[in-house]
This record gives sequence, C-alpha cells and structure tokens, in this order.
Amino acid sequence: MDVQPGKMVATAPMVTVRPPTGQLRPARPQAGLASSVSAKISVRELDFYYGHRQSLFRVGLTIRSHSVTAFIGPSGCGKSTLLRCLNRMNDLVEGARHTGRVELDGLDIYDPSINVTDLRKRVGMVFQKSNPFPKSIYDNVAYGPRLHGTKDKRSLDELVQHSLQGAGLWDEVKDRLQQSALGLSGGQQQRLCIARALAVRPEVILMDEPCSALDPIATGKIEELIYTLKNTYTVAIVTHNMQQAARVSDQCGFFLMGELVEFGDTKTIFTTPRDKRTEDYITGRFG
Ligand SMILES: Nc1ncnc2c1ncn2[C@@H]1O[C@H](COP(=O)(O)OP(=O)(O)OP(=O)(O)O)[C@@H](O)[C@H]1O
Repeated sequence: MDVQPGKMVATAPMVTVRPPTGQLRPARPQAGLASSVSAKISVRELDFYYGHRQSLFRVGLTIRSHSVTAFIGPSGCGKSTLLRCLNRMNDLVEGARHTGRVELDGLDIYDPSINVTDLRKRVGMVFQKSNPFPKSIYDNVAYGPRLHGTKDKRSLDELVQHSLQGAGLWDEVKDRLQQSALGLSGGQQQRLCIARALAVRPEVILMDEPCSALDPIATGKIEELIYTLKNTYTVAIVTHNMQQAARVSDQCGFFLMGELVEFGDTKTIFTTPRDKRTEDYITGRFG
C-alpha cells in the first residue's frame, strides 16, 4: 500500500499512504464476504441547508462495505455536515433541511417509515471530544445495550468485554471496570467512546475528528484501531489531518465550500489527483 515518492504529484509533501503500525494488515477477507466491495451507504445529489444557507451542493458518493472512507478539506467545507447526514444527526438542528437521498443498504434513510433510533443504532457515531458519561467504565459500555433492552447480566458482561476488546481497551481496564470513566486518560476515554459505540453492534461507525484532542501516541492507537475495525464494520471519518487520511482510509473525498471536488481511492487522491484544487490542497498550497 506504500506509495513510491517518485510517483507522487510534483510538489506533494511526504504524505505516505501506509497503514498504521501495530496490527497492520487486516486478516484475509472472511469467506463469502462478497459484500466487502459492495455499497454500504450511497449519497445521491445531496443538497443541505442550515436555514437559508446552503452547506452541501449536490454531493454524490458511495461508501463501500468494510472499508474506511475519509472526508478531508479546509475548515467549514461541509465534512461534518455530510457525516451527520449519514445517521440523521442533523435532524436535531433547527431549520436544517436537505434534498437528495442517503441510502443505507439501498434504503432511503430519510423515508418517513424509518425509525431514527434504529438507524442510529446501525450507524453509530464517535465525536471529536470524548464524552464519557460520569459513570463507571462498565456502565458506560453497557448503557446502549441496556437502553435497547439487554438486561441479562451475563450477556451484558460479555458485550462489555467484547466491546472493550474491539476498542483495544480491555487489557488496560479489565481490573477496574467499576471505576469512573472520568479517571481514564483522554485517549482511553476516546477508545471507551468507541467501545460504547460498538456495544450496540452497529454496522457503520462515523468518526468526527476522533483524534483531534489526542497526543501522537493516543492518536496512533486510534489509527491502528480504525484500521482493524473495518474487518467488522464500515467506517467513515472526518479528519483535518491529511497524513491520517492517507494512513487509515481506503477511499477519500476532498471537499471545498460544500462541494465534493474529488472522491476516489486514497492512493490515487494522494498521488495523482484529477482536480487541480485537490492537488493544491494536498500539497499544502492552501487550507
Ligand atoms: N448547526 C449549524 N448551524 C448553522 N450553520 C452550521 C451549523 N453547523 C455547521 N454550519 C455551517 O455549515 C458549514 C459547514 O460546516 P461543517 O461543520 O460541516 O464544516 P467542516 O468542514 O466539518 O468544518 P471543520 O473542519 O471546521 O469542522 C459552515 O459554514 C458552518 O458554519
């Protein structure tokens, strides 16, 4: 997956497309995982408005199953707005409206028959700033499953362990599950929030700048995690950090002033972008 520097666009900084260290490569695709290359989410001709102000312009893209898709671009270009459209988080914003379609497994998520709680269970979200509840580590992770009806202690125990393992946090917290989550480090808190998202068994995980408040070591751990999460989930991530997008994503979309300028294979975007504006951004000429 490494990119030969000689093949990069002429003035590109050394943005190397490389998976994070640690558990590098995902395991071989599971047998029968024919859907690994299929569309999980399709966005079609999406216009989005906050009141009278339009923030997305005819955005169209496909997020593949079991892949990591990154949205990059300068501040205010609409990355988070698009991410929040994918699980209807923007429904909570007064005056927000859209035209166009967002499909999950081919179904229009804005159809009136869609149960938004179920949708957000299937399409979970991790925010920029970790936001653990002022509860124990165990109760943070068990919160979602309990809300969705899992009461049995043994099932909850298993789910909590499985989710913390999935988030790469189990070994660090298994002896203090009943202690407050607020006593964890920033990076641990963010992984706890990922565990909390995993606990309701989502299919898609949306991450909005998940590492922006973290130091490089904690960031590295989350990047390794993102790289392994795609074995089980479909991941979409907003990041300001181009190196991070290059390291963790399979597909990448570059946004500018609400327009999706270019979308495609991450390696291609970072080596031979089609659009001059993408090239200017990834080579640091603006943004
Ligand atoms: N809740 C809101 N109400 C009104 N306008 C909003 C709201 N959220 C975002 N906007 C506007 O929509 C546009 C896109 O914002 P958005 O947060 O999606 O961009 P972004 O690319 O994620 O930016 P950043 O990288 O700074 O987070 C901006 O002009 C922003 O001011």
